[in-house]
Amino acid sequence: MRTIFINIKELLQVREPNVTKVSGKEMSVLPKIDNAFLIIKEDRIEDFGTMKDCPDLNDFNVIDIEGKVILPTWVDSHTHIVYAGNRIQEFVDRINGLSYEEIANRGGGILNSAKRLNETSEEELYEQSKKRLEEVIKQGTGAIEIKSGYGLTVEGELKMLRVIKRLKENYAIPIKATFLGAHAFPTQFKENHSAYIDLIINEMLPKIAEENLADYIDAFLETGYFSVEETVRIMEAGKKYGLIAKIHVNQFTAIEGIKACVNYGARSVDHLEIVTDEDIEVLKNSETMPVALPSCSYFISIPYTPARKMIEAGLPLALATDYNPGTTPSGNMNFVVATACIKMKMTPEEAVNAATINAAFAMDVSKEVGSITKGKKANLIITKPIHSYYQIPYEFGSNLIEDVMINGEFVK
Ligand SMILES: N=CN[C@@H](CCC(=O)O)C(=O)O
Ligand SMILES: [Zn+2]
Repeated sequence: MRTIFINIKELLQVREPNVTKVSGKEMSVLPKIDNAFLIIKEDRIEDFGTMKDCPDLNDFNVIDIEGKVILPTWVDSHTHIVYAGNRIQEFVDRINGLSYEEIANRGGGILNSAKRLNETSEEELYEQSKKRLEEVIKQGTGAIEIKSGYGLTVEGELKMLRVIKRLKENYAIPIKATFLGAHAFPTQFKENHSAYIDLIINEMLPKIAEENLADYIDAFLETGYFSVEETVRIMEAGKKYGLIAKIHVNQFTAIEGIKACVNYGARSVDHLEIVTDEDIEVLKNSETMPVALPSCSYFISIPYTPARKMIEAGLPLALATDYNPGTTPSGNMNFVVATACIKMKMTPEEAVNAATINAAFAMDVSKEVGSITKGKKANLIITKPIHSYYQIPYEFGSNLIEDVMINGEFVK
């Protein structure tokens, strides 16, 4: 039997199927229907409209949600939720004055997580990771990208990607896997970068391709991590296996990395805390989605992505969590949306567009999710009774979600 939601206070992000992203001024428009109905048939959105056009209710399982808002689930296009243990001590070290860079230089940071991961069994890693996935689904995430990058050995990277594969098989939301072998140089390759890149290209990539474990390829393009030239080698190698690039870039420094990513047809460039006018010009003429990660800026006290400047230049922008043990131990997209409004001065319309339709573009799931569109998956957030959706970023510390629906079924 079909389900119909009636008396929906606001039905948000109502789009035609041809809209796959919004840029510049378009981002300030969030199409919505007030006092709406929404029909779900099996796992899909069948129809919607205003209550005055509501069909006869006899044929439906009717859910009256007066006073509540429905929006598409969040799309989190950048996470590292498969990791082992935590980095709580580094959090305290930062409070006591050490910087992210100083901690990394002392063998902490990514290498610390890599050590833990390589000591952890695949089964245990799966158990830890699935808890995080279940938590973020309850917080309204209905599609997610997950990266490797805490293995940094052939076995460690494969272990992470196999865990992501199991998550894909066992959970109903769209999941994309990204191979991030180029996340940091292991200690033994510190003085011999090309040998580690050879390992990635000649050992890791062929095995990953053989088991079909990745959808994308990533690298941490940053001063002290992977140079532009090294990242180009990685992107080129990935391309041979059909892996499109999604690159960590401009987190701490701008070294013309964005230009290289755009030249290689990257699907997205992520972080962008430091952005130059030249970077904006390069992005303007591209199909590469810029992705901001405001929870990371919040947690490690670095600048926020200059969203206003980018949107006013006509660019699109997506938002994601960056959920990881070092810079962002949170996968809460509601907090990301609120922080984008509060700290990056994005309007609620822009922030919701960035966390749904544009985020879906950043991980190639626009056909399935990211808007309320006939034929798309019934992946929905149903709020508690609220004044308007503006309350979501306004009450940034409250949980305003009453229910999450994935493929037409309520998440328990
Ligand atoms: N910046 C690179 N990678 C992760 C953090 C890695 C870590 O510190 O574990 C990020 O996106 O913030
Ligand atoms: Zn990241």
